[in-house]
Amino acid sequence: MKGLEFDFLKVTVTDAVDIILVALIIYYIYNLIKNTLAVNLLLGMVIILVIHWVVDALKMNLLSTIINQFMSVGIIALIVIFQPEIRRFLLLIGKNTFLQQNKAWWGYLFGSKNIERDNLVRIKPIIDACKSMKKSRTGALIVFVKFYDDQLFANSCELIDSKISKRLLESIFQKYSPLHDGAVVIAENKIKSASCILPLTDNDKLPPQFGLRHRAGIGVSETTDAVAVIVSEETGEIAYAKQGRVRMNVSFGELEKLLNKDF
Ligand SMILES: Nc1ncnc2c1ncn2[C@@H]1O[C@H](COP(=O)(O)OP(=O)(O)OP(=O)(O)O)[C@@H](O)[C@H]1O
Repeated sequence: MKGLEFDFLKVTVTDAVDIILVALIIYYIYNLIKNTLAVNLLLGMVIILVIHWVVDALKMNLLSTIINQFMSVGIIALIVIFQPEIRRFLLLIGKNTFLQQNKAWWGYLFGSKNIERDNLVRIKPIIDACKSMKKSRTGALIVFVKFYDDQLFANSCELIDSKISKRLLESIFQKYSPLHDGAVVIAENKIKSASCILPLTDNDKLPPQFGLRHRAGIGVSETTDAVAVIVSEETGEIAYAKQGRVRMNVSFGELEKLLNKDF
């Protein structure tokens, strides 16, 4: 095929299509892993790759050999490290034989309008439930994950798979509800499960008033890409955990912004 021809470079139409496809793949991968721990891992890999090129160009043989050895097992390491993302990606493809079945695809393909509208619909009932639980001093732990991993939550959770609703959240966390102990997991626009037992953080620098609910919220955000909203039964204060760090006394305005960004 004919294309552009410069003195030093010849770009065919196939090359242009090739570049556009690669750009699209990079964009979708970025969308899939943004706001997850995988971004940091990917950055680490890119840095090693750049160092490898520099070391090679400078002919630093010893360092180059070491990095080469490291990179020869790189593909296996990549599969191991990104196993959850690869799994989710394949699950996502498998679940959506027809594109219409999952509107998230349209969001990925045609921008964020649908996503923004969905965000309003799903965030408002959560904020309203938190307001009411803060008022009534009802303890709550709500975990948000991008993709629901059956394996991770299989052991302890009670499957719910329901539309997100304020009254449902309030009922779950109400003191006498059989499901009030543990966390609610929200994913893919639904309340997926309740009464989930999460991994506890062993961070010893947390404020002394943080008990098991807070530790579970922080714990799950350390080991997965989940974020957690914690309503304290004692004080009614709202805390927000992400990547192992916790923000205390979060206002409802802040909460809305944080959830809009992360969820
Ligand atoms: N591993 C866990 N995973 C999920 N939830 C848990 C876990 N362990 C405890 N919880 C929840 O935390 C509740 C106990 O909270 P605890 O009083 O220790 O928390 P806290 O962080 O001090 O918060 P609060 O301010 O609400 O008292 C339990 O009733 C249970 O619902």
